[in-house]
Amino acid sequence: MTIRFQKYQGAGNDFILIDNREKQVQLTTDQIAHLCHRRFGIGADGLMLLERSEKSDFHMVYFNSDGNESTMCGNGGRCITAFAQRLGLVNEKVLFTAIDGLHDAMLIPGGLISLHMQDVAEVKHYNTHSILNTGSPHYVKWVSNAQEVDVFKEGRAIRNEEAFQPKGINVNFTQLLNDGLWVRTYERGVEDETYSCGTGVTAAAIAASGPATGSFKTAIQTLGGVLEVSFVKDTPDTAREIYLIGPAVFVYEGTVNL
Ligand SMILES: N[C@@H](CCC[C@H](N)C(=O)O)C(=O)O
Repeated sequence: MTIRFQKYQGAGNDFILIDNREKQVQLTTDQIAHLCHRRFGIGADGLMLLERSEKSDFHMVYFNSDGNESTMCGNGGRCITAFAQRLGLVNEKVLFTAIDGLHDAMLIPGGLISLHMQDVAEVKHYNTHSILNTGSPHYVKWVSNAQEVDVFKEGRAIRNEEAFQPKGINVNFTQLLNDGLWVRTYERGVEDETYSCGTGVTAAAIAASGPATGSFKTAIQTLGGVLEVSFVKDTPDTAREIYLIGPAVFVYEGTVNL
């Protein structure tokens, strides 16, 4: 089977994109893991299928690089928006469905894409960390120097803690800066540090606002570049009007044989 794909990256979080509107591509877990493998395949943190939707412009199906379908991917949501625009399916304003519901996205000046995320219903705060779901589950661990953390070792240990099984959790090592945050993420399903995680930086920004209410806009430094998250809090532990803003860059296109 020959598959046409395009490769995108959003702040260094990279994805294989496949147009599956005709439902001609049916991939097994092993095949997806193979395509995402950085030595034997194309190489990516995840793979997305763009499928038809009755309610919106398209439906996003997201798989982690281990080949398993997973929950929402924020950087992926921006990249599939750019993919749909490049395919000529949509203009600047886009409406799509994903596993967590409806999302609208927009191309904004400077070539960035703004993605509307689902509301956050609850933030749990602990002494050393916070836990919340921004479409995917996130553990936000407060650190004094993000650049010194052994993200693979410490992230993997938290991700595998008994309390988070069987689904696991993504772990964001978050340093408060004077003008924003530094975040490094260990992603479940990739089972490694990625260059950035959209739902992860969203979780970090909301958790970092603490008990304050009001409107917030946070710049987040990651290994793959800068992302911005804006949101509104009516109560200390909920958030709405959440937007993830950042790049979604076409890398190359090609075909691969399976
Ligand atoms: N990189 C993504 C998150 C992808 C999903 C995550 N690995 C999970 O399984 O929860 C993002 O940008 O949000």
